[in-house]
Amino acid sequence: MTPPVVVTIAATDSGGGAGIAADLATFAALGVHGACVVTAVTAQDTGGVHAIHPVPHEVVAAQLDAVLDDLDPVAVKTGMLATPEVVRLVAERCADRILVVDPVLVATSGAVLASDAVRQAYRDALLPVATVATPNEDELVALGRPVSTNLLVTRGGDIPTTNDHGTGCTHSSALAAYLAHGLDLPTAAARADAFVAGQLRLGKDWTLGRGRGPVAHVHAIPTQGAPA
Ligand SMILES: Nc1ncnc2c1ncn2[C@@H]1O[C@H](COP(=O)(O)OP(=O)(O)OP(=O)(O)O)[C@@H](O)[C@H]1O
Ligand SMILES: Cc1ncc(COP(=O)(O)O)c(N)n1
Repeated sequence: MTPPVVVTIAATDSGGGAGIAADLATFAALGVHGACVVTAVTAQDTGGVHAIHPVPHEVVAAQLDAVLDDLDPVAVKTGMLATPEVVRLVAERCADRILVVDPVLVATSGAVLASDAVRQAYRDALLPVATVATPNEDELVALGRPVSTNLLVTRGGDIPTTNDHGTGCTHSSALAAYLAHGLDLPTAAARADAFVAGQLRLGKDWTLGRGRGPVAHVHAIPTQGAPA
C-alpha cells in the first residue's frame, strides 16, 4: 500500500537530535513517506546551537513548490522556519492541508531560534490557518496565547532523562504522521505522547555527546553486527 506523504518544513541539526533529522526518522517509524523543505542549516550539538545559516528564500520556495506539486502531501509539519517571509509563505501555500505547526522559538538549550518578526508572522499569518499548534509554555507566552487556534501545549513529562533534545520535533512529527493516517486529533495526540515516551525510555541511559543527548531515533539495536 502506498504510504501517505508528510512534508516537514524545518531546519537541520548537525547533531541529529532535532529538526529535519528527528522529523524524517519519526515519519519513517510511523509509516509515512517523509519529504523535507530545509529552511536553515544549524551548527548544533548536544551542548547547544553554534551557528545558524538561513537558506535563501527562493530556494525554500522552490523546495516547497517541488514537493507540493509532485508528491501532494496530505499533511505538513513545520519546525524552525527561520524568517518571517518563510512563515508567511507556508501560510499561503499550505493552509488547505493538515497543518501541524510547532512554533520553534527557543531551543531546549535556551538558544533563541526566532526573531520578533518571526513571532509576529506566526501570530498574524500561520497560527490562524493551522490545524493544530504545539507550543511549549514559553512559546505560548511569546505568541500571546492565541485563542482561535487548536493548541496542544507541550509540557515535558514524567520520564527522568537528560536525553531529551528533539522531543518537541519528534512529538509534532508523530502527531502529523498519525493525523495523516486519518486518526482524529485527540487520538493522534495521545499516540504522539506515547510514541515520544517510548523513545525517551529507549534512550534514557545513552551517553551520546557531552551535553543534553538526543531522544532516541532508532527502533531496534542489533546486539551483534548489522540487522538481518
Ligand atoms: N521527560 C518526558 N517524559 C515523558 N514525555 C516527555 C518528556 N519530555 C517530553 N515529553 C513528551 O514530548 C512532548 C514535547 O516535549 P517538550 O514539551 O519538552 O518539547 P519542547 O522541546 O519544549 O517543544 P518545542 O519543539 O515546541 O520547543 C511533551 O508534550 C511530552 O508528550
Ligand atoms: C533545527 C532545530 N529545530 C528545532 C529545535 C528545537 O528542538 P528542541 O526544543 O527539542 O531543542 C532545534 N534545537 N533545532
